[in-house]
Amino acid sequence: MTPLISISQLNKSYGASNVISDINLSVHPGQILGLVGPNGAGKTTCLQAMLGLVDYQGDIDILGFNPRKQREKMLEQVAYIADVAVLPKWLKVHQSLEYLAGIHPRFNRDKAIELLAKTNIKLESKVKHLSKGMITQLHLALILAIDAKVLILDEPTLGLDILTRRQFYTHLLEDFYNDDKCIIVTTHQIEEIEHILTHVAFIQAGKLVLNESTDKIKERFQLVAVTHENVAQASALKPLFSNSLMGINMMLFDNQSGDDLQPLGQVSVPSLADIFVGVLAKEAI
Ligand SMILES: Nc1ncnc2c1ncn2[C@@H]1O[C@H](COP(=O)(O)OP(=O)(O)OP(=O)(O)O)[C@@H](O)[C@H]1O
Repeated sequence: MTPLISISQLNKSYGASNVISDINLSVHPGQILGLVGPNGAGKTTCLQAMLGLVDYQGDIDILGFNPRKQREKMLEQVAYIADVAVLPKWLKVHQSLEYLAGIHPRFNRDKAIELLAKTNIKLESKVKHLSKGMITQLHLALILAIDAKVLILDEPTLGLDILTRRQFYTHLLEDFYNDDKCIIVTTHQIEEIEHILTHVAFIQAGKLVLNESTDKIKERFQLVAVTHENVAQASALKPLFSNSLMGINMMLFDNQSGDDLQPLGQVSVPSLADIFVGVLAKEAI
């Protein structure tokens, strides 16, 4: 299957500092990829390079387009939500729909109205009278109403309350996603999106330190509540991290056989947040 996004040997520096180093990444139709990393890891820079907003070294191919050289054509099929929503304050909501309908060939005005009907936003309201969260919701409705093959979301739910954040991801699956499309999403609230991700890429200091399907990740990593008498034996198996809480030692293992782990304590599937902490701690050594 041809990937929708293909990135090879991506490098980006600002002055003397290299903020992206040798990133290789492919995203296929049907994939929802979470790009996860600590502050300053290079997530936004990576997305900006993919959108042709900054120059870079290496190759990026999105739907057969070069983001720097064919940006306009590419953006007909790529929708993007930046972490800062910028809509003019004087604009009325219905005017924003008309504006987008005028400039974007794949914008579906009826779909945007349908999405807005699920919020408290009135078509007659001015942007300056909407709350911060409502502005973000409006922005999301506009973007989700674009029939794009590739959707790039940079911290899309920043500033939204927990209910609205959950609604957003539900709408994303119900109203946007299908097997022909792909989504890349960055967020710090990994626990809120892990159930929708098909793939995860961890980025640290500009490098990809893990790039796997969520199915593989669940096979690969195991969390063990190690009983007191087995701590020394478990530590010898070199866990990615070990955390002692109320007398229970939680240890995270990568690629360790179940036969070795079962006798040490109760084995469970770790959350992506646990794996993130473990992988980053290992890389930092
Ligand atoms: N225009 C710029 N000029 C110089 N350095 C920059 C510029 N933009 C980003 N950087 C640097 O590049 C690095 C990566 O920044 P980036 O915004 O991509 O990180 P991020 O992973 O998105 O972080 P966060 O989660 O905090 O949003 C940081 O060290 C940042 O200071």
